[in-house]
Amino acid sequence: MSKSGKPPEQATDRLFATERRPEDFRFDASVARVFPDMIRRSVPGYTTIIPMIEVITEQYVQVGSNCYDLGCSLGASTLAMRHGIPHPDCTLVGVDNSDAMIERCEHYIALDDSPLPVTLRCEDILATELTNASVTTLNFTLQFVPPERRTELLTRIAEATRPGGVLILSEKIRFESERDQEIQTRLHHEFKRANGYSDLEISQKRSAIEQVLIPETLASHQQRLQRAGFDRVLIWYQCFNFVSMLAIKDH
Ligand SMILES: Nc1ncnc2c1ncn2[C@@H]1O[C@H](C[S@+](CC[C@H]([NH3+])C(=O)[O-])CC(=O)[O-])[C@@H](O)[C@H]1O
Ligand SMILES: O=C(O)C(=O)Cc1ccccc1
Repeated sequence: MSKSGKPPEQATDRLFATERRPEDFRFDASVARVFPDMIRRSVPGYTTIIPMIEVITEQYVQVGSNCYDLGCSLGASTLAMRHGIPHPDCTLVGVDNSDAMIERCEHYIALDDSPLPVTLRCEDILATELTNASVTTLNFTLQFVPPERRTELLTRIAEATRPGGVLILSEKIRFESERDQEIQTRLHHEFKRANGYSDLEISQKRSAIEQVLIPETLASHQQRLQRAGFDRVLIWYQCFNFVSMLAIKDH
């Protein structure tokens, strides 16, 4: 334990365990309190993707550049980036528009003893300033941005990215084929069940995120990234309907 005190109290996710009135999912204080447990038990591959963000960051970070974690939540991806940045002259910025997330994120950043300073901004990623970027991460955040604003955001990221820089984009995806969609959704739900979620929790959460988390196909993501100004798009991870891409801006 570091000198900065106790970690924020973390709880098991039981938010959807009892019958609730239907309401859209929001990143409020009750979600922030259970978030590490929720995301680990809900997103297949999350616990693999986080340490790989460190590896990818280390490979693409450039001297004197800015690194951004957009939709940083409690800072899991931010800390992975921090550990992958060997240059003391880089700036690492985490952005999230949920006060509850940013408030807790500050504690996690303080508990981590890596020396690189981290700036946290409680801002909309659609409005936050982006410049001189080498590595930018959108780890399961773009899916919450209204689809009609996604091109504008990715174009701003690509324009802010230096030659040789990258965007790490992780998303829940949907499948063109109805049958594939059905199979992958069932496997995702089985993953949740294996992690202790009940049928009621799975179905209530599913309704709560339906209008808020809008998945798109892999083809749409790849085309949009290229139109936005990235030269190469690689899929470096997939588990069921959860994918992580590496979009590279060539020299
Ligand atoms: N327009 C927006 N502006 C700012 N923040 C936003 C916006 N829309 C959503 N968010 C924020 O994006 C985060 C998405 S969670 C990211 C996990 C993290 N990256 C992790 O690696 O642990 C993914 C998930 O819950 O599936 C939430 O904290 C929102 O408040
Ligand atoms: O829980 C789900 O079904 C998901 O698709 C992932 C998720 C994780 C955390 C918040 C919202 C959605």
